[in-house]
Amino acid sequence: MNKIVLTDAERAVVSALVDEVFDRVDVWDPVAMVDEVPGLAERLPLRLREFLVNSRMAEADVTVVANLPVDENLVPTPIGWDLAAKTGAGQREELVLLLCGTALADPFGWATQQDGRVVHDVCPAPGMENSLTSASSAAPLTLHTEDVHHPCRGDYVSLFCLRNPDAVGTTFVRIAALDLPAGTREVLAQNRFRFHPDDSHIGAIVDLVEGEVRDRVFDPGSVIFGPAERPYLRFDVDFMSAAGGDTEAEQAIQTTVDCLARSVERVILEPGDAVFVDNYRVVHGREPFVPRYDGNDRWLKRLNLIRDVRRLYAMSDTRSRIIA
Ligand SMILES: O=C(O)CCC(=O)C(=O)O
Ligand SMILES: [Fe+2]
Repeated sequence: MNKIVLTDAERAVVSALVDEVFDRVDVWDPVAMVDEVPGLAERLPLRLREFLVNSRMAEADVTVVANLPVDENLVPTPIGWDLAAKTGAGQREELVLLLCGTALADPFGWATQQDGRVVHDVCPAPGMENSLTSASSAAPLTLHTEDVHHPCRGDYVSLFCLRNPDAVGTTFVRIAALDLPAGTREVLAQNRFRFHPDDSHIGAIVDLVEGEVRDRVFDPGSVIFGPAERPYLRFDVDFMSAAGGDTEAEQAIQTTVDCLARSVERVILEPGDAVFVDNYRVVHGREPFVPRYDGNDRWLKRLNLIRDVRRLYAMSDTRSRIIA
């Protein structure tokens, strides 16, 4: 894990930059701000910018920036992302994440997720406790590639922690740590898999049977791809399937699940910590926890980042950062 801890003086520089923006912006709209943010990010502390750029060039698996500013008067944790959106909760923190994120890659969002917002809220929501979405709590969030179904999925998923009172761990497995049998690796590198949209894109909530996921649209591909000496990974057992009747591919999925379970690492995000997970090199998830719904729940801001936003423009023939 590649980690930097900002000094208090460095944190104050970030905080002053955020104050300056909020002093002049009437209505906070991250999508409207996104083109301006990289220019502003040039004014982040040099040590932080160097750290993030070096992390990008090294394709670091997991990058953590600690001691970022979180508002002393932070509002209570909203009960679900839709309330956060409606009330504008945690806007300063959205800018903090955008500033750091743009030093690594380009922000984008999904029309199908959280109303097309570019910065998401990750907090538990009533009725979603056992769902396969980030609003879950009682059920663990299975290790996954973010938005596994899509060819333009993020190069990074980033999470900025505002609250985590029960020290709930974000789990991850680095492909470099995965000890896969050679035969399995060979199957995983072949185009024998189907990747389906997850429930956050579909609007489904709980208890999907496997057959239903299989019936969804899919993007075909391999699990392992890219440079043999430094491969990439695409995996989410809940939202992938083997092509019909391909029992060898099905077995490879199961073997991978078993291997993943043996290689899990975790990071406990504290308020002020932002983590940037390389979505090509690492799968991530979350440990279960008991939700409180009293304003003190765990609360993260989430931002998807792609290394070149023109990939989206070229795919959609639209100059939009929000994938329809
Ligand atoms: O809550 C976490 O730590 C991770 C959640 C997650 O996987 C996500 O929001 O994409
Ligand atoms: Fe995720």
